[in-house]
Formats: sequence, C-alpha cells, structure tokens
Amino acid sequence: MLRDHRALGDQIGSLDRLAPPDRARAQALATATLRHLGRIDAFLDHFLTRRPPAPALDALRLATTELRVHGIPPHAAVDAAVRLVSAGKNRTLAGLVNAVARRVADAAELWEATPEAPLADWLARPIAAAWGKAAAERIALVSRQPSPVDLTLRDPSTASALAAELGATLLPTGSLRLATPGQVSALPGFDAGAWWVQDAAAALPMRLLPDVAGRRVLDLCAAPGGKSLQLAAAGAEVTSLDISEARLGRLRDNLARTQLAAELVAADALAWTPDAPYDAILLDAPCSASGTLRRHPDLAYLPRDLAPLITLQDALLDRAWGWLAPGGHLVFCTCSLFPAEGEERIARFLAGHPEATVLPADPARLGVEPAWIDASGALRTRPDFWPGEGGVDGFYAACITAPS
Ligand SMILES: C[S@@+](CC[C@H](N)C(=O)[O-])C[C@H]1O[C@@H](n2cnc3c(N)ncnc32)[C@H](O)[C@@H]1O
Repeated sequence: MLRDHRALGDQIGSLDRLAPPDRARAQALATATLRHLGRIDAFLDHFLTRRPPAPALDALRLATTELRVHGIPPHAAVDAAVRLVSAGKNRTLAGLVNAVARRVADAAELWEATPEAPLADWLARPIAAAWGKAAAERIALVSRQPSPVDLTLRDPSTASALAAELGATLLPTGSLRLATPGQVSALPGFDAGAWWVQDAAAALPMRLLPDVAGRRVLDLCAAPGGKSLQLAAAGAEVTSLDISEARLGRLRDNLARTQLAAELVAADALAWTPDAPYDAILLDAPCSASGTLRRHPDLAYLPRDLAPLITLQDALLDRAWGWLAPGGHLVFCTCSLFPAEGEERIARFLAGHPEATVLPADPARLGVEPAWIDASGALRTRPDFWPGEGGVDGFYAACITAPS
C-alpha cells in the first residue's frame, strides 16, 4: 500500500483490470485505510511482535478497516484477508494473517482506545501557521471522514431534476453532492454526459471570470480537464494546454462523453507561445495539492518540496500574463492550503505588475460565504468550510485584469 515511497494514488492504475463495481469498492477500502493508517498501524502493533512482510501487513491493514471502520462481519473480513496472501510465495503468511485478523475482530475496545495519528508534519505545520492550530485540527478531522463526491452540471438548469434523480444535494454553489456515490459511471446522466466529477471548490475558480461565452479562453495546465469542460459548457472557444499527453487523454474522453469541444495542445507552457492573445486565461498551476487531502489521503505520506513548485507557478503566471488581450482576465488558482502557493504568489505578481488589478470575487454570484473572499478580493476555500456537508477542497483563486 505504501511501498518504495509510492502510495495508493500512484497505483490506482493497477486497479484498472477490475470490473467497475469492484474497482469502486477496492478504491473506497484503500482510501479509508490510508485515512486511518496511523491509528491502524498503532493498533496492529499490539498483536505483532515485529512488522510482518508487506503483503501480510497490507492484508491486516485492510482487514482492520473492514472490521473496525466499516463493520464488516468477522468471517467475511478475515476470509478476505487470508485470501489476499494465499497465492504464490505469500502462502506462508496465511497462518499469521488468519491469527492476527481474528484477534482484530475481537478487539473493539482496544480500537476505541487507540487515537488517530496527527496530521503529517509537512502539512500540519504550514497549515497551522497560516490558519491557526484549531483550523489545522479541524482540517485533520475532516480529512479522516469519507469525502462526498461532487458533480458539475453541463447545463445548470437541470440541477433540481438531476438532484432528485441522483438523490443528491444541490449545494449553494450549483454543484450536486452525493454522500455515497458507489460506482460513478453507473449513475443516471453519466452516459449522456450530463455532468462530470469535480469537487465543489474546484468548480469555483472558472466562475471568477466574467462571462466567457463566445470568448477565446486558454485553460493552461488543463488536464484532466474539469475546468475546460466548465469553460466549454459556458460557450467559450477553449484551448486546453497540458504538458501531459496521457492526462489530456482523460480530457479527450470527457469531452466525447459530454459532447463538448476544446482544442487540445500537449506542450510545455514554458516553451509554447500562442498565435494570438486570449480574452481570458485560467491557470490552474501545479502545486502540492495539499487542499485535496480529504479525497487523497495518500498525500500525507508523500511530502512535497515547495521550492520548485513555487518557481514554476511564478514562471507560468508571468508567461500567461503576456498572452492576454487588452482588458483580458487571468485566473490563477492552486488546490493548495499553503499561502506560499496562493496568496503569496499573487502578492509577488502584483508587486511586479502595478498595471494589474484584482477583480474582486462576488460571493453571492459564486454561492459561497462572504468570509471565503479575502481582503484582496481573492477566493480562499479550506476543507473545514461547510463541515456539516462534508467540507470542500482547499483552493486559492484570484482573477487579475489586464489594462484596456
Ligand atoms: C492542478 S493540475 C490541473 C488540473 C486541471 N486544471 C483540472 O481542472 O482538471 C496541474 C497540471 O499542470 C500540468 N503541468 C505541469 N507542468 C506543466 C508545464 N510546464 N506546462 C504545461 N502543463 C504543465 C500537469 O500535467 C497537470 O495536469
């Protein structure tokens, strides 16, 4: 599960050979295990004199999640764990897994007495420094809960009807929220391309732009493409650029499914130059992704070096600014909780570009709390916002206007 510094997020591809319902279940189980990994390992240590080989440890971690987090009946969870190590050279581990999993099944009180591990230091420290210790604790708490799945609609006027059909909640931002989605591709509206999966917070940066209908818009760092789909659905003439051809493939699939159009360009934005200026640019820069922790718990185990990311963010921002038509708009956003990848990047940019102004985000138009807009007019979301509804991803987004 966490071998060679590669975590589940990188290994999801290996689940591709499973049928969609099995893949959805496997993903949910692995994600829940990663959310509670510190607690699970501390709990398992009570039954082990030393850490067993990785296949046995992973089988026991998964069994603990099934037994103690999901409440699966003991015979089914123990059987499943033993089957995981019953093939090939791992067969010798079956006895150990069977014995320990049975003890896990009987240890409800010990599980209750085992605390969750604190948030990884590389996340906890900058989050507490930026938003306070109490917010950092709330973010850790939200990140351990199952995260809902949000959908963005191709046609916002279908929201109420689709919400009823899907049993979803219509959020004030216009996204639909599913508490327990299961297999997403089996849901009503998937084949017809009526919606795509996109966290409610991730759907907000595009909406900082004034009306894009009929406008030439560049989605810079576009893949896998949720924001390109939003732009195309809003009637923009979209160019979607990303350095990764493989990730653009997912956008191509989603464009086909939703019957939306965008020109796809696989290129390094630091080397590419457009033929003509754009009316608007949406720059969703590569970042630590620390704001997506509640959906990607493996992030906690993959500390990121911020320095090269910040250098890239500044370079992309400076370059994109030169591609705007007079009076054009540039949205800079990152799914990061660190001001170093958001607020501080825009402060640096504005200090070097006195001709640039921030177009203040309008909370009523976005359907967000006024407190989500900072003093400069930029949007800041955090996982501990709307906690009763399951939170939202952490995002920073600012819309900058070029002189006319
Ligand atoms: C945060 S993700 C974009 C998410 C996307 N905007 C969406 O809404 O689905 C950042 C993207 O930047 C791309 N990227 C990184 N460096 C790049 C570069 N130098 N030029 C173009 N794209 C780059 C990555 O391949 C990645 O897909």
